[in-house]
Amino acid sequence: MSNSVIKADNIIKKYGRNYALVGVSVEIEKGRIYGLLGRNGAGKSTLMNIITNRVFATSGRCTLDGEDLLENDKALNRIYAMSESVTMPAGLTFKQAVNITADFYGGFDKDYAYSLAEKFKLDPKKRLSALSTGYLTVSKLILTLASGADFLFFDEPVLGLDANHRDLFYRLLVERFAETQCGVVISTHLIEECENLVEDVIIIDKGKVLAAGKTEDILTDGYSVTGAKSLVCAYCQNKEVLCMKNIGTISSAYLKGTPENVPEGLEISRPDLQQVFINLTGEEGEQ
Ligand SMILES: Nc1ncnc2c1ncn2[C@@H]1O[C@H](COP(=O)(O)OP(=O)(O)OP(=O)(O)O)[C@@H](O)[C@H]1O
Repeated sequence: MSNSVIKADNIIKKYGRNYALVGVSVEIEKGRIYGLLGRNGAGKSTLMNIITNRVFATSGRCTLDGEDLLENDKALNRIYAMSESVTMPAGLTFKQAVNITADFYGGFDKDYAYSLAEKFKLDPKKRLSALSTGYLTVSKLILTLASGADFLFFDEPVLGLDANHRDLFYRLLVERFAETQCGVVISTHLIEECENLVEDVIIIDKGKVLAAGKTEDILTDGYSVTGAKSLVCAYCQNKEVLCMKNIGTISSAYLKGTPENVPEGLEISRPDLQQVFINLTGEEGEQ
């Protein structure tokens, strides 16, 4: 039997005259970890919010296993989205937040949630309003990991977390993924941190999908060539150049495909995910 899949088909979202998404189509399969990468304002949150019905698309359709997700509580219950913005009333304690989430998500694992709270040293009796930014994020991460949903969406999951907690989160996520084979989407700017984690990448920019596919395919589908400007320009003739940068007399071009007949004097390198992102979007992801 094939894995469950969320499909977003030709999603357009307009705010007034501005387009937040311009015909976005993506597939998210259960049992895979996706990195949703894009610069500020690229449309990442809008896409996740449309899939989960927090925002409605201007046009286009989202489905889960072929069923329309629009106002479909049963299907939506199979997705848990941790959002950057606070979604629980701040007056609640973490314990109350656990109980409320468990009421909505039948597969919620309270024991697991409390075991995670212990690992992060989060006191379940504390009110959410009394938590630091980092611990508020921790509380949301725990609710997401313990939700038991088939698909877990994380929007900037490590916001405000210190290095130890970030590391702990990534380890717990991998463990949970291995146990449950859920589908995971991580929307983040911290590309280097999640590079080894994400099997699939969706890069969006200005509301459009620039690249989507297996991380290794995306990494091997392009290369950088660096050297004297005249040599680089000559080499790039009749090739698909995705990005070109000049520093004085030296040029660096990012090309699609694999290198061939490279003349002497040019250096070839394979960019990592962060560099691919920069090359495609023309901007450095935040560190
Ligand atoms: N409620 C809204 N009203 C008007 N414009 C909006 C609204 N929400 C989002 N936008 C616009 O839609 C575009 C996409 O925003 P979105 O929040 O999806 O980007 P993002 O990739 O998640 O960005 P970030 O990484 O900064 O959170 C941006 O231009 C944003 O200003």
